[in-house]
Amino acid sequence: MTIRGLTKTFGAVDALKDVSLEVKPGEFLAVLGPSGCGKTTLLRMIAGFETVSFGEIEIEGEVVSRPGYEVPPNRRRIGIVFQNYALWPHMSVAENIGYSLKVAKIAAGERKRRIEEALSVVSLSGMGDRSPGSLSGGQRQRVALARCLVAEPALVLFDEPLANLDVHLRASMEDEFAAFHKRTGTTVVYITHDQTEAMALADRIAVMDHGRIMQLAAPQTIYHEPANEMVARFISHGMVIPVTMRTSERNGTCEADILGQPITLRCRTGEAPRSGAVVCCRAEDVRPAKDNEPGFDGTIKRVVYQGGVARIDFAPAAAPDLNIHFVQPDPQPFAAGDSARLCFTGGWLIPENTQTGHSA
Ligand SMILES: Nc1ncnc2c1ncn2[C@@H]1O[C@H](COP(=O)(O)OP(=O)(O)OP(=O)(O)O)[C@@H](O)[C@H]1O
Repeated sequence: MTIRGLTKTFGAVDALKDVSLEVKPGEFLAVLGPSGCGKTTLLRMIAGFETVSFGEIEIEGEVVSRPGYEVPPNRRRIGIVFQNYALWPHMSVAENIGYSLKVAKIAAGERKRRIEEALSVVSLSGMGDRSPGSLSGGQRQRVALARCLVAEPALVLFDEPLANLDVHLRASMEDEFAAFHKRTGTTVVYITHDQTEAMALADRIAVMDHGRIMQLAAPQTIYHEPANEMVARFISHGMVIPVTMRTSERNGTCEADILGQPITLRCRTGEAPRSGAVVCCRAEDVRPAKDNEPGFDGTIKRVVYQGGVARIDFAPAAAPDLNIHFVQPDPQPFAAGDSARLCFTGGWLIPENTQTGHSA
């Protein structure tokens, strides 16, 4: 699927602004972003429930949406898996799965064959005669996947399918979805506001904010090399800290000062000293400084025990408004109010003025 320059305007609101992306055949793409960023609008436009204001959507080489031209949803070869699976309780599992084929007037023999095949793909062979009510939550989700697969979609859209599930069922369904994707090789666009889900499942993640794609890259790249401050902060509560750059980039790193501490930072090719530079540091880039090691002083603000480790919030003396956080394994040496000396061990220099950061 290819999306080019997609914009959606509702009155004065631009729900989507100039969104372009390509999903490769068989790829699992997660679209991740905070509430109101435009995820649902994007999904509804791909599915054909919403007209486009500008731009176009192409599925398997065919333009399905452009201003003034919309292929109807039922002719887009798209399967959608919602949060609420909405299986029909009065129909058997097989009837639920085969419903769309019946509507499409596919002959009974062919229908049966495709239902069997779909049941087998989701590991429910032999359960076609059961009623949905007799299945576990996980099995019902698999029926919903089979129902979507049986129509042989070019693309499956997942719309926050795990929202509101408890943490254990969520983890097991993540495994189900990963296995489903591996077995079928289906192209997937998975909408979520949950970054752990996106990280666990996706080949690539599109991070959205205010209707735009902020970064489209592999989960590791999104985490280690955020394209801008929004992605840095949104993913795993990255710390964004001002730095003074001392050297230009060489072999992917540059020298800088952070809170008075000299440090080697990872950075993009061609970076040169500039004013207003900021770095993204992760909790694992911070630790207590050893004696005589360069670092910075400050005060422990909070110790939140998490079982085996604690998350520690720290205010540097030189910049008390900056919240530095790190993780300390047991036994806990710190309590709120203690003075401490910390150091950074690394970080990623956030590229200058990058609105978006597309990479393969
Ligand atoms: N039918 C509509 N009419 C007017 N504004 C809309 C309409 N649909 C969406 N919007 C606006 O477009 C923006 C994007 O909404 P959208 O529902 O796509 O966000 P989202 O990322 O899916 O949010 P959430 O995670 O909360 O569902 C929001 O500002 C929303 O208020």
